[in-house]
Amino acid sequence: MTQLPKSSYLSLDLTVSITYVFHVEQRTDIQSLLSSTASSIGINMTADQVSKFMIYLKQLKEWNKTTNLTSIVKDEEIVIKHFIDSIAAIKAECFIDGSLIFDIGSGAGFPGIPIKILRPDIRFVLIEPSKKKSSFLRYIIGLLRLRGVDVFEGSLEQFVDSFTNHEQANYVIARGIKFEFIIGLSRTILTSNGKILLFLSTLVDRARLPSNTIVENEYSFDLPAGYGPRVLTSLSFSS
Ligand SMILES: C[S@@+](CC[C@H](N)C(=O)[O-])C[C@H]1O[C@@H](n2cnc3c(N)ncnc32)[C@H](O)[C@@H]1O
Repeated sequence: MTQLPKSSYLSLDLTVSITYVFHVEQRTDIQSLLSSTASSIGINMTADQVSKFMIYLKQLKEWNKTTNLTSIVKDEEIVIKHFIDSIAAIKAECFIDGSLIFDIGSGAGFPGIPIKILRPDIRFVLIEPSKKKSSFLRYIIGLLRLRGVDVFEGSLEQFVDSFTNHEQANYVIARGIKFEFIIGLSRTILTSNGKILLFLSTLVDRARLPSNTIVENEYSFDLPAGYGPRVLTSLSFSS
């Protein structure tokens, strides 16, 4: 075997060290963006939770190369627009321990999976008609070892039609889907005091709400780094 001169060993060592340091610093940057932004809205994450979010981010980007899961692909945007936006629900709503939540049109798992990472006691059904997105949801649930999360591969209409004998939910949550559609179909799948939590960018137009709905709470905040205003609106039914 050809012996490298001593100076080459040194430069190889340096290259390896620089690559290693760069890699570690990159990971640390995005991890600290997540944990510091979460703590700025009053949510403190454990190291295990941060590491689950990092696995989720990596898989989201990996699957997105071949499957159209999300148009948001940059690390910072995934952290702020998907993760932080989703977990803000924990500040907006005091979810009852052991609640059952239906996440309608969950897509790549938002907001259901980030909430589940922080609140393992909450049970979820993620409702998603796209076969590819549902496959991703099942994969990531398995990889993160999340217990008590089911995927319903179908539309909300199909879920409502097949609802007999299913436990009613304490909450229906939805982001990125027309709220009139969600409200119209949610009554029968919610408990009598169940709530709908909507992720909106403006205050809800009350004129567009059915007369049997009550606005329980509106939690307004600005996503960090200029990513825009959010209003988490919870509704209940009066009858
Ligand atoms: C704009 S995406 C939002 C995805 C995710 N909630 C988010 O915030 O990133 C809307 C999602 O709703 C799903 N969807 C469309 N029609 C639906 C229906 N009738 N019932 C349930 N989900 C539906 C789509 O497949 C898509 O994944």
